[in-house]
Amino acid sequence: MATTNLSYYDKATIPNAKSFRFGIVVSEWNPDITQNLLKGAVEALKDCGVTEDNIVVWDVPGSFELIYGCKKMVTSQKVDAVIAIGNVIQGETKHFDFVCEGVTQGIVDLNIAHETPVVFCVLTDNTKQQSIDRSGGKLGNKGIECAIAAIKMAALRQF
Ligand SMILES: Nc1c(NC[C@H](O)[C@H](O)[C@H](O)CO)[nH]c(=O)[nH]c1=O
Ligand SMILES: CC(=O)[C@@H](O)COP(=O)(O)O
Repeated sequence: MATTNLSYYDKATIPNAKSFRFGIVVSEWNPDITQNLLKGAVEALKDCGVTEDNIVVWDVPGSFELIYGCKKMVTSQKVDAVIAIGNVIQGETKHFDFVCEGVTQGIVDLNIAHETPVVFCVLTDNTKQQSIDRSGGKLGNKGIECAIAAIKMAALRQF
């Protein structure tokens, strides 16, 4: 079943985020997509009370480099959660599979190894249109969904 709208959230169900600090690591591959995901994430964080100076944004070359970029964000910045933003689109070869598997497992490993949650905001799509639909198109913006997830995980981290 196709993704339902990724952008809806009920602020009444979201923890107060004004004291939280967030890191966002963004892949430069498919920048039209990843910049829309970033825009959605930042706008949602601010809508939930996060101040601009509490949002740290770093760029990395591709989704595979999100692993190292998020590790450095977690270990060198005082953040309550990290959002990893990328967009991998199937090409002619199996490279898509290895990039997707690599970044997925890498972010799993970071969540196990460290005390700062890393939220998986990586679109892994068969076509460009699928990516467009999920980064501010007809299915919403996964950046919004992941910003809300990051706030909830930052709150959970306090226990
Ligand atoms: N094809 C895509 C890539 N490929 C590049 C890798 O992520 C990585 O930067 C390279 O293998 C060097 O380590 N990356 C994406 O984010 N999206 C793609 O569609
Ligand atoms: C996911 C990728 O790295 C992919 O876009 C590269 O394209 P190709 O598989 O045609 O080399």
